[in-house]
Amino acid sequence: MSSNSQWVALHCYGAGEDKVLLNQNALLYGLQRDFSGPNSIDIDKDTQLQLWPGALTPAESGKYYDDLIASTPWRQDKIRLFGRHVAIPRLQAWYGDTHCHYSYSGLRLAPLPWTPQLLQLKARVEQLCQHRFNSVLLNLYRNGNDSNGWHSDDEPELGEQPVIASLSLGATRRFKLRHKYDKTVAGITINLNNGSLLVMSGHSQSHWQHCLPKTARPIEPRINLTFRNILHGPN
Ligand SMILES: O=C(O)CCC(=O)C(=O)O
Ligand SMILES: [Fe+2]
Repeated sequence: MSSNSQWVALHCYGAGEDKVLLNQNALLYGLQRDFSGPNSIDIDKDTQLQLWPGALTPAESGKYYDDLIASTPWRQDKIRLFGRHVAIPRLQAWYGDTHCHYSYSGLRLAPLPWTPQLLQLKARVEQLCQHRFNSVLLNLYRNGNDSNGWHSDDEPELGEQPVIASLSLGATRRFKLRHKYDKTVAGITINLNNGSLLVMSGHSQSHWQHCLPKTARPIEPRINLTFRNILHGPN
């Protein structure tokens, strides 16, 4: 829908070189050169993004990446799209407390039991963003051809104004956001690097969509973990 020139980059370079460019609709506050703290932005009234570019150290990220690649029962599920069943362009796995069933696009995921590694990552994420989660969706993007199309995480079981914490391991990928209703609001692009944590809250799911586009660049795999809080299952 929008041309690339409409996208405004939110880049984080190495320590001391951080550069954040935002559209005129976004307010920037609390930008910190210390990458252990978050960069917080309001992308519209009552919608917040917080980004910790170094939530995990490179050594920690590498260890969790290797463990998760090898030990996760990755699956390529099929979803219903325009009346057809199509395989998702990535692999995924769903973990959580026993009652945490999650349904989207005609798919119903039963939770796998928490592993020690995932509980460690959950504790780290909860400590940083001061929010509790009971489930996590793991996505594995095997190469630049794997992607995640435009969507909002607005399923009823997540409740209104869910807080979603997205931890990235492996190759840097571009994450885009666009406003659902107001086409004059410029989109946002964030480079999600190894070990970064992005927290979306407020109206981020009710007023905005996000996606992870394909890239033609030859790139390594990336694992993304979105920690969520399921309020009630469908049954
Ligand atoms: O891979 C990402 O960064 C986004 C994942 C996502 O949006 C989702 O699983 O709902
Ligand atoms: Fe999402």
